[in-house]
Amino acid sequence: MKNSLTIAFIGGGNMAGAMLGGLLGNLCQPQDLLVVDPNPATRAAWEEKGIPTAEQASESLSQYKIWIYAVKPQIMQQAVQASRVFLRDDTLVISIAAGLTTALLSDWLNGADAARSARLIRCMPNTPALIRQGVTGLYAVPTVPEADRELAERVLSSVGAAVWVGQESQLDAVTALSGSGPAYVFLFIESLMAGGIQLGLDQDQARRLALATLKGASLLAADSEDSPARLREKVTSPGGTTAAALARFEQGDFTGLVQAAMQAANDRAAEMARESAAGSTVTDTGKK
Ligand SMILES: NC(=O)C1=CN([C@@H]2O[C@H](COP(=O)(O)OP(=O)(O)OC[C@H]3O[C@@H](n4cnc5c(N)ncnc54)[C@H](OP(=O)(O)O)[C@@H]3O)[C@@H](O)[C@H]2O)C=CC1
Ligand SMILES: O=C(O)[C@@H]1CCC=N1
Repeated sequence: MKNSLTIAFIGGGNMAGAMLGGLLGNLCQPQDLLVVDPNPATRAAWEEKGIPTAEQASESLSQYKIWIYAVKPQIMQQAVQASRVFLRDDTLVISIAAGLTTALLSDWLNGADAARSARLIRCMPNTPALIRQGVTGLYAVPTVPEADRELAERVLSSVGAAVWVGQESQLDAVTALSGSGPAYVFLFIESLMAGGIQLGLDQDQARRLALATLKGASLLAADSEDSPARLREKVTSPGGTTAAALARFEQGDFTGLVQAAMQAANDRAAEMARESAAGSTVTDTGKK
């Protein structure tokens, strides 16, 4: 085992890329990291940053204290079963997959060695991790030692905020809020820009105004002692322009629409877990 904090990513796509971007030069140096990914273009991108890569799981994985599984949920069983033979007793395993439960992941990790209990933490990060402005929800199975919980929190805190949840099912809510949330915000930015252009602004003006508004309002809401509702009221002059716009939002049940969208994300996470459980086969290859 190497001495410094070492992390292997199994799956080096979008989310791993965002996390690696935030970790590099911060908590880790390139040589502390490993990316296992069958995609040659993905590996080439990480190699350009000086990060060692591998096409598939191999003995070298056992040198890394933390493994972060960052593959699509549909690929997870295959990725876990191809790598678990290299798992050490003190390896901290983190899954960032939406929906997949620790019960399912433990089954795949342990194979026939059912009595074994991996140090397993599930977390739900988001892509602003790339600029260290992410937020991650974390859940640890009860057997994970305190030192490993602290380690996971240190890693995820290095790319943004970290919020623990006490019940695993709450991770689906985290997914629906902050995991998928950046996409909702980007959609809102796109919508503001389209609205501004329709009203006569050019693309650049609309973009700058939309981004500065989102940033300024978010920072104000985070800094202020006023609630978001009170801050909204302070913008809304009676009989003014904001009141006219908000009435139109209300007519379209904006709040209800957001809640329904989040419910759909939450339900899809649970559904992905059911789909994976239905296709699950536990075939043992043992452990080293
Ligand atoms: N994107 C996001 O905002 C967030 C994603 N997540 C979770 O992160 C996980 C990854 O998502 P995302 O990064 O978007 O997905 P990507 O498809 O961008 O990345 C997954 C990577 O894994 C590679 N891969 C495929 N099979 C294997 C294998 N057997 N072993 C190792 N790597 C493999 C893929 O290669 P190839 O391209 O060739 O298939 C791809 O490069 C998902 O489980 C998702 O739920 C969590 C929070 C936020
Ligand atoms: O869309 C997805 O399934 C993943 C999980 C959260 C963000 N992206």
